[in-house]
Amino acid sequence: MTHKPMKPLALTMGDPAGIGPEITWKAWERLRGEPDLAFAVIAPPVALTRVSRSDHPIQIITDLADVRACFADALPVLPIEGNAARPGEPDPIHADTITRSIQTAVTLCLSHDADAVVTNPIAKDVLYRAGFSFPGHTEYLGSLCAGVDAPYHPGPVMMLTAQDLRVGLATIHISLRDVPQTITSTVVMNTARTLLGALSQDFGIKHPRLAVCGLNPHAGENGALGSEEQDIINPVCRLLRAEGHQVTDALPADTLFHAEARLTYDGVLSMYHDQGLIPVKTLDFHGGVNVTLGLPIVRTSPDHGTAFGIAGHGIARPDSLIAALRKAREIATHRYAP
Ligand SMILES: NC(=O)C1=CN([C@@H]2O[C@H](COP(=O)(O)OP(=O)(O)OC[C@H]3O[C@@H](n4cnc5c(N)ncnc54)[C@H](O)[C@@H]3O)[C@@H](O)[C@H]2O)C=CC1
Ligand SMILES: NCC(=O)COP(=O)(O)O
Repeated sequence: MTHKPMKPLALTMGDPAGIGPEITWKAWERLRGEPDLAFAVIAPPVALTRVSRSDHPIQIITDLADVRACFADALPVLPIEGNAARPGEPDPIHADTITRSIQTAVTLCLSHDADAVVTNPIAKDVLYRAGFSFPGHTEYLGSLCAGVDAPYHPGPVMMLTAQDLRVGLATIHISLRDVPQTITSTVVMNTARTLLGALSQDFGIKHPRLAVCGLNPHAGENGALGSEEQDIINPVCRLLRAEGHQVTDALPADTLFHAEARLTYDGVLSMYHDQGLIPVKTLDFHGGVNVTLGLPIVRTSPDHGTAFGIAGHGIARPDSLIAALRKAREIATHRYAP
């Protein structure tokens, strides 16, 4: 392992018309006394100064090696070209700056100048209108890392985590009507393997216990309410158990997330976006973190979106971004510890 931990975290700008700039400042104010969480924002300085206060300066840096030294006194900004945005007024004109911020953060991680990418929220539809062809960060990061020669690189899997709950998704940003045909043995197997590997490598759980959600109500009720459990999911679970993994068969998702149930596993494999995200965001919306598993870089994000409705009002909470920064450091420490 050539990479040593305790490089700064690379924070992307997100949509500048959303709450990203505001929660970035608030997170910096709360974390400036914690050098291990030192981060630099990759953004046009004007996107930050618009929401800054006079007693809180930014520090323009050109090298991430300078971040730790200034982090206690100023918000470090790695500048890129771009304009300020009006809070609450998203505009596809910012798409190029938004994606360049993400690309730069990934490059810095791949070159080991940063320990992790932490992303501020983007609004997918605003980027789509500018021609962005990826459903979200997760798929875009997968593409930016494609072809990278790394020992750990099974591909992007979305995980949402809050408190003791960690949920990985077999399908992500697709229409609900497309979910059943996308749930193939290969998809379930690959996602389960990535999730088991990440629970062990990135979360420090040596022998993780994985609970698997069914797709249908009551996990199909023995085939009466759908056959995906019997035909696709359970055979994969049996194969994984035969390899020595602790994996359940498909279980009814509606009874899998209450407090007692959560004591019985370390992670959940969920079949589709809302099945997995609703429990996490209900349990702890402001403490939830989105983690991309299976990449050669560490990436986390707040669980929430751009919240255009409250951008510029001064009321956005930085808690989930702070949790994402902490989780990024935690994962990087697990992954890169000698
Ligand atoms: N990681 C990412 O980039 C994510 C991006 N999104 C994008 O965000 C956009 C808006 O999505 P929504 O479904 O409206 O979800 P949202 O999370 O932006 O907002 C949902 C509700 O929570 C509130 N809220 C969100 N974050 C908050 C915070 N930090 N403090 C206080 N209140 C907060 C909002 O005001 C709103 O009432 C969409 O275009 C979506 O694509 C959504 C989730 C994650
Ligand atoms: N609902 C989670 C979400 O949309 C975040 O997606 P991504 O941009 O992290 O891929």
